[in-house]
Formats: sequence, C-alpha cells, structure tokens
Amino acid sequence: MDFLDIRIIDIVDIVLVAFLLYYLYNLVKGTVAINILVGIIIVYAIYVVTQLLEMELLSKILGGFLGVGMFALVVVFQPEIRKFLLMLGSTNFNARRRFFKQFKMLGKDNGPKINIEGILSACRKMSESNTGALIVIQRNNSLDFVKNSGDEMNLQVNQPIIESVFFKNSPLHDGAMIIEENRITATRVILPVSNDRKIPLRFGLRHRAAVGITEKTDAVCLVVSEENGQISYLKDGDFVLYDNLEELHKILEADLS
Ligand SMILES: Nc1ncnc2c1ncn2[C@@H]1O[C@H](COP(=O)(O)OP(=O)(O)OP(=O)(O)O)[C@@H](O)[C@H]1O
Repeated sequence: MDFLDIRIIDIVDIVLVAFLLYYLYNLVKGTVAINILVGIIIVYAIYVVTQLLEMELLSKILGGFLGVGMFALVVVFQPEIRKFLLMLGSTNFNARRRFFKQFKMLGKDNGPKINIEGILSACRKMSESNTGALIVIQRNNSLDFVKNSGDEMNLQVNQPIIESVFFKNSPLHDGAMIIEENRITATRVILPVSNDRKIPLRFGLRHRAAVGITEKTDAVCLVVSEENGQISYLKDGDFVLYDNLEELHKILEADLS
C-alpha cells in the first residue's frame, strides 16, 4: 500500500505540475500551437498502442519520430517557450517587489497608483467622438515581449495625453498603448491576436488583440470602438461586463491595487 503514503512534497509536486500545465495551456490557448500539441499527443497515444500490441515496425518508426521530435518541439514551440520563460521570470520579480512594498506601507492600503480617473475620462471622450483606442495596463507579467514592436515612450498618464495619442490624425494612433505603473511606456504596439472562435464576429482585430494579450498575460485592457464608441474592458481573455463608468472605475481600482 505504498502508493497511499502521500507526503507533503508529493502534494507540492502535484500543485507545481498543475501550475505549470495551466501556464502552458494559457500560452497555447487560441493559437495554432494547441493543434500541434494535440497532434503530438495523438502520435504518442498511437505509439503506446503499437507498443502494447507489439507491432514492431510501426512502433519503431513512431519511436524514432518521437525521439527526433523532442528537438523539433523546441523549434516549433520556440515563441511559446520564450514567452513562457519571460512570463515566469517577470512574475517572480514583480511578485517579490509587491511583497516588499506591502511591508513598506505597514499595512496601509493606498489603492492603485495609476490615474484611473484620467484613463476613463479619456475613454469617455474618445467614445463620444468614436475614436478607436486600445490601452493595455500591465499588472504582474512583463509586457516587454510586445513592447519591442512599438515605440518606447515615457509619459505620465493623463487624459489629454491619451486622447492626443489616439487622435485620428496622430502618427501614434495605430496599435496599442502600454501603461506601466502610472506611465505610458509604449505606443503603436502590435499585440498577439487571439484566434478564439468564441469571439463574436462583430469584433475586429482591435478587440481580438485585446483578448490575445489578456489571455497570454495578466494585463487588463480597455478598448474604445471606432465603429460605435463602445468601451470594453478585458481581463483573462474575456470581456468583463459593467453597467456604467462608475462601476468600471471600481472594477479597475480593485484589479489594479
Ligand atoms: N494586433 C494588433 N495589435 C494592436 N492593435 C491592433 C492590432 N490589430 C489591429 N489593431 C488596431 O485596430 C485597428 C483596426 O481595428 P478593427 O476595425 O479591425 O477592429 P475592431 O475590433 O472592429 O474595432 P472597431 O470597433 O474600433 O472598428 C487598427 O487600425 C489598429 O490600430
């Protein structure tokens, strides 16, 4: 009955594997990588069956394929492996920083440092004038892997600046804006677009990009539709529903503190 001897370290082991699988699933969710992963699992399942049935020829061919496949995997999943390591590294770093910050504040909760009021006022104004906008607010995971695709900035967040960036004739209006702490750190950023088939067809690339970045990282996104002025809030790859801007303010305050 050895298998019933569950030690604490076994539980830790299982939790860590679950955590790892969850991270991996988040990375490949909605991308072509998930189809490749399913393909590999199918080949492996057939290999196991051929071994059980002692079908030597097929089992040897599949065994050889799977052996070389390990190197092929690193090549095929190179972007995912890179993002995974980036996410893991940055999460630890920021989590550590937050942990120490809590001690500094001696238990006092000063709320989020980001100018939520300014961001939402800009969104409201842009919504009234049907100005398209895509704002990504970084939380724990680093967004460096997408920031490289745009222009680096270092501007304090406030309503007029956000509006002028997304103003239709501005050279910076295309793509996404990245906000870290209370600073705009990049504009014209190209985000990974989600292939999730559950996203309604009325949503175009701007909204798909917001779904993409929020399903791959823990960032939150605000999107103002150029078509109908609607303001959408996205978190964890999903649209978060709210009744009015006051409620959205409260949700953002909770998510960013
Ligand atoms: N991958 C991307 N990363 C960042 N921004 C993007 C990306 N793809 C598109 N965009 C932005 O979205 C704009 C086009 O949006 P599109 O009309 O396809 O989106 P939409 O979701 O229908 O939004 P809207 O309701 O505003 O029309 C582009 O001009 C660009 O600024």
